[in-house]
Amino acid sequence: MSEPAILVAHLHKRYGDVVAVDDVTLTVEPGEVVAIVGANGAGKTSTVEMVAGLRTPDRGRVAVLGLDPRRDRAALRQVLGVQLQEPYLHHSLTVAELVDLYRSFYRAPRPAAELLDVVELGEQRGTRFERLSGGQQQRLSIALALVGRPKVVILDELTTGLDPRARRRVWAAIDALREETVLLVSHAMDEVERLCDRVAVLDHGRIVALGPPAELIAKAGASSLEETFMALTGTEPEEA
Ligand SMILES: Nc1ncnc2c1ncn2[C@@H]1O[C@H](COP(=O)(O)OP(=O)(O)OP(=O)(O)O)[C@@H](O)[C@H]1O
Repeated sequence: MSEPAILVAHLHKRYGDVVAVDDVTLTVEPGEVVAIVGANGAGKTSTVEMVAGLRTPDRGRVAVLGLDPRRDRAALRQVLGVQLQEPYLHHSLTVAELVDLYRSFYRAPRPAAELLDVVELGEQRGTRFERLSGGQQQRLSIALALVGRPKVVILDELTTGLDPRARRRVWAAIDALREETVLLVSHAMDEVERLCDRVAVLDHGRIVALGPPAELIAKAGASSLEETFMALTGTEPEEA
């Protein structure tokens, strides 16, 4: 067996009295697309941010391509792409400036034109980030995650807030990632069924189901992933 691309073992995180991540164990194999789903506050963002080295676990182990996200930060940056949320980005820079800035972080970045093509933002090259629509900002953050030709990509809230056409464009961009390993957070069960090889359902910080969408649906005796999600967590995905 080859080493998993992402290894998460017995991960724990608490904030004061709140246990956000409670003994989460998950591996993602090279080339796999895996989703983490769960209601609000289930611990999804905490989990992926620990994988990305943006938060420190209380206990447990994380390895990305054999690297420790905190100890091997510089090496990890060359192989990991993270879709950062909007507050992290410089609002007064244009699309082209942001892409160039991110390209400067990598030894062999993707060409700017190719990146903007993937997310269909070529026409917005000269637009400041703060002037982009929510969907355009989201697509730019996905493009920025792909700048360094990462082997592993982490995408949080993949298409939240996007209109149906923009969602399909983002899906096509993810489909185009053939070799990359992808760990994504999503609230949209149709998206998860469409894009992901496996899905982990988090509930109150614990994984309550893990497997291919079709398998989880069959096991729950449900007719869709949405129904499966409701049966497992007692909440609607829309509340998530
Ligand atoms: N920095 C923090 N300080 C205190 N509590 C936090 C912090 N970050 C997250 N939490 C709490 O930890 C729990 C898990 O939060 P997390 O953001 O990981 O969940 P999530 O599943 O991503 O939720 P959402 O769907 O709302 O984004 C929640 O109860 C949240 O309020």
